[in-house]
Amino acid sequence: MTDPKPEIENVRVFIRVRPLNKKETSEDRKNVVLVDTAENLIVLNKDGNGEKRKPYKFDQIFAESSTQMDLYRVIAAPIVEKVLQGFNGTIFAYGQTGTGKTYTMAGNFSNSDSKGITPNAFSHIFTQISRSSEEKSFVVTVTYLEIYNEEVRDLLSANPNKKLAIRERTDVGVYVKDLMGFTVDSWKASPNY
Ligand SMILES: Nc1ncnc2c1ncn2[C@@H]1O[C@H](COP(=O)(O)OP(=O)(O)OP(=O)(O)O)[C@@H](O)[C@H]1O
Repeated sequence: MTDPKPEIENVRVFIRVRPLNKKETSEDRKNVVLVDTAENLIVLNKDGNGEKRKPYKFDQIFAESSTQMDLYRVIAAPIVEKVLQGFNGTIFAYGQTGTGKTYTMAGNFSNSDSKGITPNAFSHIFTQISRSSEEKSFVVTVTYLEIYNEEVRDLLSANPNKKLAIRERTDVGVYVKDLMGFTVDSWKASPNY
């Protein structure tokens, strides 16, 4: 007997194409990324040679017109729902400099249309906790670290310049020594999600 298909795959990979910025437009640069959102295919039209174009397929491609909330609903909301049920979840942004990782993950916290995955996840988590039955209890803890040039720093520490060590223990696995964790019980920004 085969296992039932999981509700969401364990690993999903998405592409977001960002619009050309003002500088790129003023330099008359052209978008070389062709997106087929129906088939979730992406093609780099670099050479302009149709025969050489190779399509790449992903779980979903977000075209440049997609909104922060379009991404949140598809990418993050199912993971946050699973986390609230007690599963682990990770959302990871990858791309070369200037491609929109910070915009997608953080965005602009003070503008509701530009809020990225992180502030929308905070709203989502605390909204769901406030609606849950009293028999359930939740503990929300936050840590915030930077890995840059293979050096780890704690961005919530009073001393964020201090380099931290990566350690491993059989009971907890890989961890960052002395990383600060704070328990939080609310999120003050207006909810978006
Ligand atoms: N989907 C988008 N819509 C509008 N503007 C965007 C979008 N994605 C990125 N931008 C803008 O493009 C610029 C570069 O984006 P961002 O800083 O998020 O890139 P990054 O991948 O985090 O770069 P780095 O690795 O250098 O930190 C920013 O000005 C950002 O506001």
